[in-house]
Amino acid sequence: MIDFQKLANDYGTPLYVYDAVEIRERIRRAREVFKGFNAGIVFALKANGNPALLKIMAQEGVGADVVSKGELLAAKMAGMKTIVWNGNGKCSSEREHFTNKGINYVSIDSFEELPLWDGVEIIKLLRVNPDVDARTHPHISTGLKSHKFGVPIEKIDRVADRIDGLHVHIGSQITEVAPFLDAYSKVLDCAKKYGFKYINLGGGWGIDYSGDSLDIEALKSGITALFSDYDGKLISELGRFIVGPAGYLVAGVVSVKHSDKVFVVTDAGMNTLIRPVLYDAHHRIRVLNGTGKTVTADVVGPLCESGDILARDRRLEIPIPGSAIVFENAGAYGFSMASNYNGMPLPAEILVDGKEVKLIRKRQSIEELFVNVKI
Ligand SMILES: Cc1ncc(COP(=O)(O)O)c(C=O)c1O
Ligand SMILES: N[C@@H](CCCC[NH3+])C(=O)O
Repeated sequence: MIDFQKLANDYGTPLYVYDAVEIRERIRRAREVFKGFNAGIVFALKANGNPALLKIMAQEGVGADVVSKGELLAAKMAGMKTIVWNGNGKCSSEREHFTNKGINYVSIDSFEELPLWDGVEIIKLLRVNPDVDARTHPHISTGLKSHKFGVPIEKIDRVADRIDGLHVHIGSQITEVAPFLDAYSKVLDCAKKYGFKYINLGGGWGIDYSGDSLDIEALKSGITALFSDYDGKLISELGRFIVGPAGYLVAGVVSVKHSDKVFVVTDAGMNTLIRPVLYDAHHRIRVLNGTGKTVTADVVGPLCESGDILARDRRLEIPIPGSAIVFENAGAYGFSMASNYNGMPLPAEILVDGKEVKLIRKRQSIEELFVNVKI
């Protein structure tokens, strides 16, 4: 059991805390899904790019899905071997940088991008859009024709001889198996038709934020049946599934305000965890030190925005100011989407590995907010 209050006392709040044991366990569970296949896992760094966490993954043989030079540097710092370069806006000035760093795969997002890779020694995957509804939040759904990603799967005929394989990613936090299998079967049919030896299945496995989560066993059965006679290589590109439940946000309670509603004000806000305001996301919370009295309250941040709400209308024990509240499932798209809004420094990050506790990112200082400024 992680002693969050002690960590809050020792390192201050807001604080992100990660559990190394849980990360390893989740990698093991992901591998289990592809047992018997020629398959590899790459981690989508957009979910969390702290090199200390990536190092754990590298030690487990996990590669990287990167979309920027920054993510590539983090992956290299961590010793990640297999690298996939993704993105719909790769700049031509970046291409040399990436290829010189020895990346293995590129996911090509458009017919316009394809010729830029002619003659380059790299495994070329074409991202296809299967027009499948992932039935997730519209902001994180990517597999419909109206979305900006990939090329229509039915139109690849004219370029099939210039690529090595296909990439599909229909969205994130998907909790039903059917959309995955629908998309995978379209891609598999296409791969068989043209004899492609590589299929990147993307990520998107949904975790349990508030009751619903992807049935991993059912996904495994579906994949096993679908790909039983495919002899190429499968790549799985997971983010949230690996780090989401392994991370926590620890927020300090600043005050409890009794107004028309009860507001629990914390030192973490939408600058620290933007998911609740951006996607109406639900993160379960734990009050570590309460008064014994239960109320319905909004847990809010300190920013000058009415939308700065981390948890809405929750039944909770009124916390004691100065104690801490823990937000669960904060390991993915938590720190990586944090900002300096309202002049707030980025939080510190801690890694707990059994009995070992390590500071893996110092809290940003207010002076560091201005290092690039000239007046
Ligand atoms: C191309 C691509 N691959 C993989 C991922 C990882 O997704 P997730 O964190 O849902 O597993 C994303 C983000 O949704 C993505 O855009
Ligand atoms: N940022 C989103 C996920 C986006 C995935 C990007 N492809 C979230 O927090 O849920």
